[in-house]
Formats: sequence, C-alpha cells, structure tokens
Amino acid sequence: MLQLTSVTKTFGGLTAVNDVSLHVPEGEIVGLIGPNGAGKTTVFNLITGIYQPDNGDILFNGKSVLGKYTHDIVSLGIARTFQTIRLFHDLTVLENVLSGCHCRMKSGVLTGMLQTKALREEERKAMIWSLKALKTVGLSGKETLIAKNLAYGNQRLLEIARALATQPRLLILDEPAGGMNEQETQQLVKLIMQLQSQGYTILLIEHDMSLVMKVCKHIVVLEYGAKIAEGSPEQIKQNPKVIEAYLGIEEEEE
Ligand SMILES: Nc1ncnc2c1ncn2[C@@H]1O[C@H](COP(=O)(O)OP(=O)(O)OP(=O)(O)O)[C@@H](O)[C@H]1O
Repeated sequence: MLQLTSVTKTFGGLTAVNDVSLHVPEGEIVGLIGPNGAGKTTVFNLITGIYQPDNGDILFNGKSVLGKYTHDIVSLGIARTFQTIRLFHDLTVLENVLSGCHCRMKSGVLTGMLQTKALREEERKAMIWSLKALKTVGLSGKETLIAKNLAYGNQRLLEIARALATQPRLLILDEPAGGMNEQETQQLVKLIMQLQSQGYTILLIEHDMSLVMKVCKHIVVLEYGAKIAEGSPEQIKQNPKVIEAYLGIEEEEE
C-alpha cells in the first residue's frame, strides 16, 4: 500500500532521513522505531506532504504522492495523528471529529449559502461517520464535552477518531501511547488490533516497546536518519545493531 524508496531529507547540513526504503503492505501494522532524533517524525511529514524529499519516491497504492498538498494526500486515504496532540481545544468532541469529515465533502461556499439538499445530505453522512468513529475509539457519550476537558488519554483517542473520520485506508499514528497510563495503553493496544481487523493499514511510531512488540508484525528501525534494521519483533529484539542503538542511549543518559 505504501512504498518509500531511497527517501532522503536534509535540513541545512543535517540529514534527517538518509536513503530510507520501507514498505507497508495492505492490512498490516508496521512499526517505525528508533532513538530520539532518528528521523521518524520526519518520515511521517514526508509521507503526508508537509515536507518534500530531496531524493527518492513515496508511492501510495502505486502512485507517487510527491508534490501533492497535504489535503490531497488525506483525500487519497492517508490520515495521521500527531506526537503533540493537535485538537481544536475549545470545540466539542463531536465538532473535532466532524472537522475530519471535511475533506470528503464536496459542497462549496455557494451550496453552503443556499443550504441545498445535497449539502444537508453530506452533513447527515458526516454526522453518521463522526458518531461511528467516536464509537470505534470508545468515546460514545462524550460528544458534547469540550475537547480540552477530556482526560489526556481520551484526547489521544479523539485524535484517532478525527483521523478515522477522514475515511482513510492508511492510518499513521505518531506516538499514540505518549503520556498514557498503563490502563489507557492496554486499551490502545486493543483499539489498534481492532482497527486492523476492520481493514485499516497502520504505520506506527511508538517509544513504548511492549506496545510495538505486541501489535506490529513488521518493525523498521532508524538511527541518525538511516534504516539500521527491519524484521519481525523477534528479529528486532535480537538484532545487535538495534541493541547497540538503544543501549547507547541508556549509557548516555546514565
Ligand atoms: N524542520 C526542521 N528543521 C531542521 N531540523 C529538523 C526539522 N525537523 C526535524 N529536524 C531534525 O531532524 C532530525 C530528526 O528529527 P525527527 O523529529 O524526525 O526525529 P524523531 O525520530 O521523530 O525523534 P523523536 O523520537 O524525538 O520524536 C533531528 O535532528 C531534528 O532536530
């Protein structure tokens, strides 16, 4: 479904992503891990059109997304969440999810002013999708709450619901368990597996290794922008380069 081929991105003299190739097959959950500053979020920003690579190509369902605007990439079926929660904090839970439906609505300013039947039908569908997305992530009953008043873990789930409301085929999650407690993380594991069983393909950045090892079939490891390993959770756990990359960090922190 998603194929990155020899993708490189530099910022001034820094090579944030160095000749990275990775493949996310349809229906699978692929993990992207690596120490801080390894280039993981930059890879997400390249896939979603926030940055353009200096070299390489990014194909989604066989077609290059290079040069496309982020909103066009969302329309193609790629949705993401962010490492730092980016909600409309003063809007309700439901309004936040409805905002995700916007990319699927065709009505313009004129139909909006005229309140046409087509617009009302689109709004009805957006409402159905939004309620469905909230139900999927377990936030039914919280529709009228103001987003900023939700517990932190629920704000992360709301971000996932908003991403689902764009009706994606590929969901990319940037540290979805960040800041979650143990119980919230367990629920998240269940949700991610449930999303896969519903047909979503998932690419995941996560520092919580037990979550990554539980949900991912395939894991790609970056260090200093370059891919140093990839394989099954078992292969990754035993890979000397990966162990060294992570042990190196622990030693530095001591
Ligand atoms: N817009 C930018 N301008 C300059 N440097 C950047 C920019 N974005 C990222 N970088 C640098 O690129 C490198 C990779 O950053 P990136 O955020 O992709 O890493 P990461 O693996 O996601 O890290 P973390 O786990 O801490 O989120 C870092 O050295 C970072 O400082």
